[in-house]
Amino acid sequence: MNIMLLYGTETGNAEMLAEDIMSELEGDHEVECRNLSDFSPDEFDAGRLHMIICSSYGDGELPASAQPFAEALKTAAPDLKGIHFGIFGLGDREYEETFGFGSGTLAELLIAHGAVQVGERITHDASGSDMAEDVAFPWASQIVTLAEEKIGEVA
Ligand SMILES: Cc1cc2nc3c(=O)[nH]c(=O)nc-3n(C[C@H](O)[C@H](O)[C@H](O)COP(=O)(O)O)c2cc1C
Repeated sequence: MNIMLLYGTETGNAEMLAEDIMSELEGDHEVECRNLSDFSPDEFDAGRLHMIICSSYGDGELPASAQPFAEALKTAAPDLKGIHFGIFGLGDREYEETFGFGSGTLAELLIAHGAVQVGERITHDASGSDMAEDVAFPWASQIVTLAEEKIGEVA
């Protein structure tokens, strides 16, 4: 499968996790990893699975590197029909009112523009006992399996 792995980060955790996921997947798949700050909405590709890792910051806001992308989506309002994405959040339940809001906001925005979410959005809790990769690797593997059925292209 051809995978575009995108991350939105404030302090680098989502970037590190995205790189770990890329190492895990690239033996079997073609994977490109990019910061959302370097990705434009017109680069979405219907033949690819877009796998997004995004933290929450401030008061449940998008992290800094995802903000220009979100603004570009709102401004350009592209039609994302036929685009598939899976999304994984990084968060902390200490922020109980806004746990995982960053990835939730991004998912809603993509769906509002016509994109299809593959699988469930899971948010890792930094205050919990699990390591992020122990939650993210099984999630990534499940998303790829689901996407292979939906996109119907195993590269
Ligand atoms: C100042 C600050 C605000 C945060 N706000 C939230 C929040 O509102 N909701 C949440 O789930 N996590 C929140 N977090 C937790 C981060 O999402 C978590 O630490 C994540 O691993 C950061 O990833 P990043 O380095 O990729 O940005 C916050 C962390 C900090 C330091």
